[in-house]
Amino acid sequence: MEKPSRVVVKIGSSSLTYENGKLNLRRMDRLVRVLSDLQNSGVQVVLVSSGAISVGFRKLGLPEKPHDIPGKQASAAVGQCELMYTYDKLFSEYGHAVAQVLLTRDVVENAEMNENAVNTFDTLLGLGAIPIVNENDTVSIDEIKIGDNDTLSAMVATMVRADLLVLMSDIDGLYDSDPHTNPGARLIERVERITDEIMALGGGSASAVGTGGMLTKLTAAKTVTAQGIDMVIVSAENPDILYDVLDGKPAGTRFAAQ
Ligand SMILES: Nc1ncnc2c1ncn2[C@@H]1O[C@H](COP(=O)(O)OP(=O)(O)O)[C@@H](O)[C@H]1O
Ligand SMILES: N[C@@H](CCC(=O)OP(=O)(O)O)C(=O)O
Repeated sequence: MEKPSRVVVKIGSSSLTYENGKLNLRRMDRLVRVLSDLQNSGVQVVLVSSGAISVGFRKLGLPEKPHDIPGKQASAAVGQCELMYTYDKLFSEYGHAVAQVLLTRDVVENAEMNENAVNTFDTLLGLGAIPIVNENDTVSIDEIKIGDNDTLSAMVATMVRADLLVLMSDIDGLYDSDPHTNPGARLIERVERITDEIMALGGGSASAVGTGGMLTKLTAAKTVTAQGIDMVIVSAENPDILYDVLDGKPAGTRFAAQ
């Protein structure tokens, strides 16, 4: 297997923050160090980062993640600042420039906006910057809402013509049933084709801060593998696992490009 040269890495809210919504700085620092190192080795990296709502509701002093859309949007607007501030600080320590890219569904659906976004990504990557992507939650109402960052990362991987999409989660891959409800569940290491049986394994999220659960990850896998892009789900617990993923070594669940 050839080493991927352009990679999209997505990290979920539950992996970036503690249950109380505050940032897991040790995790973030390790992730940033590995991504910086991969970039140094010549791999172009795009990071799709969730966490804005979780960080924001906490900072606003709300007791829990809001359930209403305006509450989520306000939390995201506050949290996105802290997220980017922290990423900028950490990536700067390793000598890398980061760029904030906020997208909505209509960007992919509108040819002109899509081309503008693709050109921006290509230019940033060509200049050695690391684009950090999230949904533009302030303007994301139902019709233009992507809703979860698994779907957003599949969109981004397609836009930047990535070789590989890596979803880093609170779970180390796809199991034959949800391990949080079935302790006997077994890890599936490789999926050659995303059949209806595979799709049926996708349950919801068990965490207080995650959205989408496994189903949105499987839908993302369906989208990108159809575009010839491999996808891997791994645990975010130890970001060093990204080295194995890029070397094509067994790690988490790999969905083979079609
Ligand atoms: N078949 C399955 N295999 C693994 N995890 C599953 C499965 N079905 C449902 N899940 C749930 O999906 C969760 C991961 O999704 P989510 O909480 O949205 O994480 P993230 O914030 O990383 O996107 C797991 O923790 C697990 O509870
Ligand atoms: N735009 C939202 C993304 C929410 C989301 O998809 O979260 P997750 O399921 O943890 O990847 C945020 O930053 O909070």
